[in-house]
Amino acid sequence: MNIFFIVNPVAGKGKSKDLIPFIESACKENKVNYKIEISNGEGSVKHLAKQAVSEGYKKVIAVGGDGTINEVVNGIVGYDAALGIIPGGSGNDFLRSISNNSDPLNAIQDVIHGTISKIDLGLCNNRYFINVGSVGIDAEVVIRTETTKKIFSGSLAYIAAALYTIFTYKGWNLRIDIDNHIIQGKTLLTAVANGKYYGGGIMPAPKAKIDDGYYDLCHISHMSKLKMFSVFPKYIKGTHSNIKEVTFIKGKQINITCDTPFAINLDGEIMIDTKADFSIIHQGIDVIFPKSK
Ligand SMILES: Nc1ncnc2c1ncn2[C@@H]1O[C@H](COP(=O)(O)OP(=O)(O)OP(=O)(O)O)[C@@H](O)[C@H]1O
Repeated sequence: MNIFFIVNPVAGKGKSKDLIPFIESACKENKVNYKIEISNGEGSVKHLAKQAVSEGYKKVIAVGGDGTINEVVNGIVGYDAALGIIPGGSGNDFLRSISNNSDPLNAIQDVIHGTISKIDLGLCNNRYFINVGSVGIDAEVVIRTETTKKIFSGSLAYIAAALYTIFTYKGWNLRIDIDNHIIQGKTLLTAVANGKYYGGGIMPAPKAKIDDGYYDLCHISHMSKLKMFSVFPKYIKGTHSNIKEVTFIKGKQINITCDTPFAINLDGEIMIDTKADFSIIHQGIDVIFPKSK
């Protein structure tokens, strides 16, 4: 099998690049035909993924974090190619939904020897995503994380960004239509989850499954800043279900609107719009799982 690796040199503050010699030696040992390309800016990963499928590669590997994965997904969707993941990012959250092992050296073996299964694919407006979409305070945290990731690594970058955003967050008046069930009002956040984890291990929707054909939506209505501080640790651990402002609901078609443009987070990438129209494509993408799955 031919494998195309796309390395994001800025993911995880540069740690993806260090994996290249290990990828090369594993491919040589296993007699795999491979190509390694390094992305050179935003959008470059998607471009390289399109190049991979047009050259006939059936496995396209994101060597980076969730932003790198998102671009690979948007490059290979609709083609007969499977997504593989070698974690080299800061959070590497999507990988947590498909593997118990976050060691990149194990992941190299997994993308060579693993098994391919279909999982659900998210679509919001005109962008595909694979893990979690969200609006509200956490989309603003993602924007802030761009700065904190330069100072802290891993979960610390997200926690620092979250604490800062809690102090400054004003709330958005949203109308959320989940398969014709309407939620309306001032919103702290709404997470639309395919995968279970985001933001460096946070569990917005602990029951989310990547292959059940549904999104798990977690909506939290606005609350006092004091209460936000008490809810935040529960939200991280996924133990927020009995808080009165929290609603969980499963859905396939979710339309979120607001009078003013708001930030939409898709796998850690931000878009700004006055609407977020989510639909789910059941078994929409092939993913390489560790062989033990
Ligand atoms: N050469 C490059 N220079 C600058 N940005 C790049 C380059 N190649 C890719 N990118 C962008 O880097 C961004 C961050 O990548 P990614 O999310 O994979 O890393 P991370 O933020 O460290 O990890 P995580 O999302 O798991 O926390 C993506 O938005 C991608 O478009």
